Amino acid sequence: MADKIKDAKIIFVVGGPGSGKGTQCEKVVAKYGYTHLSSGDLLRAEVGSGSERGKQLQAIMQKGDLVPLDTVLDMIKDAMIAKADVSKGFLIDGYPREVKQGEEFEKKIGKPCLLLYVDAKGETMVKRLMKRGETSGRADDNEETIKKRLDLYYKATEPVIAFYEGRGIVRKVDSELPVDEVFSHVSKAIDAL
Ligand SMILES: Nc1ncnc2c1ncn2[C@H]1C[C@H](O)[C@@H](COP(=O)(O)OP(=O)(O)OP(=O)(O)O)O1
Ligand SMILES: Nc1ncnc2c1ncn2[C@H]1C[C@H](O)[C@@H](COP(=O)(O)O)O1
Ligand SMILES: [Mg+2]
Repeated sequence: MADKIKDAKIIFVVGGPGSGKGTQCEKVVAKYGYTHLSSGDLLRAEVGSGSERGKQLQAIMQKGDLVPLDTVLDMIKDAMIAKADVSKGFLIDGYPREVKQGEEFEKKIGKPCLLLYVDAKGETMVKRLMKRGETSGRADDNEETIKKRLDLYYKATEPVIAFYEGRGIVRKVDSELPVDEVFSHVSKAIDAL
């Protein structure tokens, strides 16, 4: 089954919490027809199912911690296999969160051709998430958990960007700009593939 996805076009979308990853991915889907897989969305769907595993995940996510690597990687892999026959390419949003996740993904699935780095200032991300929290219903869009997520991003996820910079596949977009301007830079990065 994994053979079906080994030659797929894979883009990792990485950035801090609230930087605008999901917002840009939606626009890529509309323009390029890629398949958007957000690890956070996959995990929230499992929580929403009410399963025993979902309950354990909810407790972890509510604290702003990372869920175990195998859990999230298996979910992404299954979702990719399900779309393999129809997908023009995959946007893997919110993964890898740490270097080890990238290494395991490459062993079990394949190599990314691009890492899209959606960059915004810490204070901007906090403001956006507090605003989003007014309507999102996300249990982790609150001041305490946002701080934890941000700290973890700087500690665990920023090294991922350095790791892929070494391979020359990182394209950084300035997500302080208005959404459509950010997207014009995202489009350039994708058009260059
Ligand atoms: N360039 C932008 N300018 C202003 N607001 C933006 C911009 N991009 C996104 N937003 C808004 C939309 C949302 O309400 C909020 C967070 O964006 P979103 O795309 O959900 O971030 P994200 O997917 O990186 O966060 P998370 O990691 O928490 O899932 O900020
Ligand atoms: N790749 C991931 N590894 C571990 N945990 C993850 C991953 N993606 C999402 N999660 C958990 C932990 C996050 O705080 C929440 C929300 O993710 P988000 O990308 O902000 O929707 O889910
Ligand atoms: Mg998101």
